[in-house]
Amino acid sequence: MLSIRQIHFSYNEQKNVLRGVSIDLNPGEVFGIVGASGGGKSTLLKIVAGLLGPSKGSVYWNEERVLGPGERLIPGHSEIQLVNQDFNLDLFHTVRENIRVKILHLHEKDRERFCDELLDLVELNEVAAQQARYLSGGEQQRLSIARALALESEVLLMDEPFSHLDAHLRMKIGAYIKQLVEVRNTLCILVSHEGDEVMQWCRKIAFLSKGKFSRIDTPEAFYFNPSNFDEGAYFGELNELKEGRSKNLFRPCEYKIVKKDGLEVQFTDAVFFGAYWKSFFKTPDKQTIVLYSNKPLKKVKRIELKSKNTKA
Ligand SMILES: Nc1ncnc2c1ncn2[C@@H]1O[C@H](COP(=O)(O)OP(=O)(O)OP(=O)(O)O)[C@@H](O)[C@H]1O
Repeated sequence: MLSIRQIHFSYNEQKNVLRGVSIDLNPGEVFGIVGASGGGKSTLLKIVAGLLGPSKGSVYWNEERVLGPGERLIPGHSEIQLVNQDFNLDLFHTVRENIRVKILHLHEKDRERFCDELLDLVELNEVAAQQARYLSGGEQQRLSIARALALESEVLLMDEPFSHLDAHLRMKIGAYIKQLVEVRNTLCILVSHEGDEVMQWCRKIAFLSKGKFSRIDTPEAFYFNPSNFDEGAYFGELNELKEGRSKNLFRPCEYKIVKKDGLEVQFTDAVFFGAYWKSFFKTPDKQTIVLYSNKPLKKVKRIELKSKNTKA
């Protein structure tokens, strides 16, 4: 179990970045962490990896404390690996050597086989003999993911691991990691700005706000029952309809077209997004709402909201 206990941290005296972050995570899943930019997500992963020492609190992997930079020559825990934007590649070594050096725990024959599997996964076979310094940004990111996977550590911390990758590679590598974590019963923590990416791969997600986890919940609960607009908007488009002193939060799919009663709406525009259309409407008091459908909703005059997510 990964046990993060009451972590406090500040880079300087003006601001406490983390103010008591705690959670226990069991292996066998990909766990997501989301939250506002600058909220401390990367800082927390660096503390879990041992690259930063917390001002208060501790991190344990299977009851063994993770040692920080002031406590150990090579800080961290041998079973915890971090993939972040500092790709940490051996720039003057080839792509294949960069991966192979991380698979020293396997026999020679298995080493080459595993190296080929990872090159296939991140689609770097064609540049395997090239020095890492000549790779593009996206290729370097793929190589850093392959290196982290090569180590076969029990805990994989991934900070925006797919930021430079196209949709096909995000899907392929994400699916590989999810399966790996389940089959090997390891743990992956995924930090991402992309709410849909986190929902896709994680069974549980924590929302980091004001230096603490304000909510730990399932993707479905975050999506359909957000605590507030900011939290909900993180996971996808969200309508906020003000009615008197309360606000109704509903997703663009949470509606029914009706002939009478319901909410009066006036169609203003529609935009094609491939799998669906977005139709824009104004309410009588000039609030804008957006609805998704498989064709433009030009003739719609009234809708009934299916969401009951009203906030005071
Ligand atoms: N080395 C540093 N020295 C001083 N302040 C820092 C340092 N690194 C980060 N910070 C500050 O700490 C806060 C948290 O940064 P962090 O990178 O952990 O946030 P984040 O949630 O990962 O943000 P983002 O989602 O934008 O990547 C920010 O206000 C940032 O400016």
